[in-house]
Amino acid sequence: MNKLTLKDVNLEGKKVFVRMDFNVPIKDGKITDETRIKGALPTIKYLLEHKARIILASHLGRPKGEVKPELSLQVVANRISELIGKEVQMAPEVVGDKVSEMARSLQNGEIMMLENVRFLPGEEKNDDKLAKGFASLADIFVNDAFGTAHRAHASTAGIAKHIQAVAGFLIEKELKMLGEAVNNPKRPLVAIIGGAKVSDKIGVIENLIEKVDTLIIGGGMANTFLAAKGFEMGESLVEKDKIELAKTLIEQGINKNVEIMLPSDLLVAEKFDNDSPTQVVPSNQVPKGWMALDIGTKAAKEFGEVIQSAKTVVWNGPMGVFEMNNFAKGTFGIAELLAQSNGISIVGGGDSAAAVEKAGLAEKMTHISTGGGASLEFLEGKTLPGVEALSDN
Ligand SMILES: Nc1ncnc2c1ncn2[C@@H]1O[C@H](COP(=O)(O)OP(=O)(O)O)[C@@H](O)[C@H]1O
Ligand SMILES: O=C(OP(=O)(O)O)[C@H](O)COP(=O)(O)O
Repeated sequence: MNKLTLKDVNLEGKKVFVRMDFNVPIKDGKITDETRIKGALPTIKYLLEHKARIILASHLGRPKGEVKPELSLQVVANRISELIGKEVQMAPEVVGDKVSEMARSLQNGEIMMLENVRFLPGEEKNDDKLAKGFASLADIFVNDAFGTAHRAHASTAGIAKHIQAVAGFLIEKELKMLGEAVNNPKRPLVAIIGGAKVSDKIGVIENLIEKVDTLIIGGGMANTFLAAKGFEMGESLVEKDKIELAKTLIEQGINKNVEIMLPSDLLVAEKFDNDSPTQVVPSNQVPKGWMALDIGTKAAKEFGEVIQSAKTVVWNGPMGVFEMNNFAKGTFGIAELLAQSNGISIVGGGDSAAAVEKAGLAEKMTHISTGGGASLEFLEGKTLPGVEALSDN
């Protein structure tokens, strides 16, 4: 990485503003997925060991510039406190006299947490006054919020204009794992792209076609590609206005000698319902009025053979409506294959990461990204503003 990291700066006695992505799911006051918190711990522990004075900052949800008590970071501060065995002092607000005083009073190895930075409208507007306010609290800025690195906000990008800005260990790891997988991969490199819509992933497909040996397309978006081949897709989710684009992408694959694999059979249902009657049919024989909600058994086997012979697999997006048990087989099957494989397995954030967690296979993957939108933008080949803003090495 061509950016400075934590290891390049002297931290002892320094006040360090650390932007994390603590945007975690919370139900009935309890954090239901701690992946992002666990991902932030190496940086926090390193800062503690090096006697820094730590100011943690994050957003939670989308309060749209207003104070929403249910989106307070207090619950996250409590959990971090438990995990590191040390008090995390909760600030009463994002910036202001009280917060400045708390920051000034921090001793070496002490930690405080600002309130949800999105309680202020200036955060998402990347307001320079707010960015300066954040910078005035500290000597050094550490960005470790990979999940928010695709946002140019006051606490992710703006602040970096005013104080020395370095990457934390999570951002460093994410960029290394995702970057090597697509730019310097052990081949064959296979990308599996699924999820609901082609329109969300056009950029990813266009970028990955340049890099992969095989591109597997499954999930709802495969329907549009199958429609582009002239198949009748019944009531399946098809983006009619993207059929021409799907044709072009298939052409691009042929021209670049990249194999684009589509499901040869599908699990179809009469209704969008877990208890609906189902059947497995060849992809060109979806019955009138039925809808494809998962890949079929033959497709799973064909995809599996390619995955097993790959040295690197990058996966983004489920193969079916995995939230319903009866349409989750294709997605969990991919997770199982990746868990068994000796190759490198990189899972983009979002639903594929959730599926791997649900299957209890997270430990078996080489890397699961903590960013959904951020990993997608990275896979599209875009520059992430939260990384771009950091000091060059
Ligand atoms: N065949 C399908 N028909 C309708 N929806 C589907 C189908 N396959 C997958 N999906 C849905 O796609 C959604 C995930 O899509 P997306 O947000 O693009 O993925 P990700 O979050 O991994 O990027 C899931 O909610 C899933 O139910
Ligand atoms: O959870 C996040 O995005 P993700 O669901 O795409 O991984 C990040 O915290 C960014 O949040 P945002 O999409 O409200 O800017």
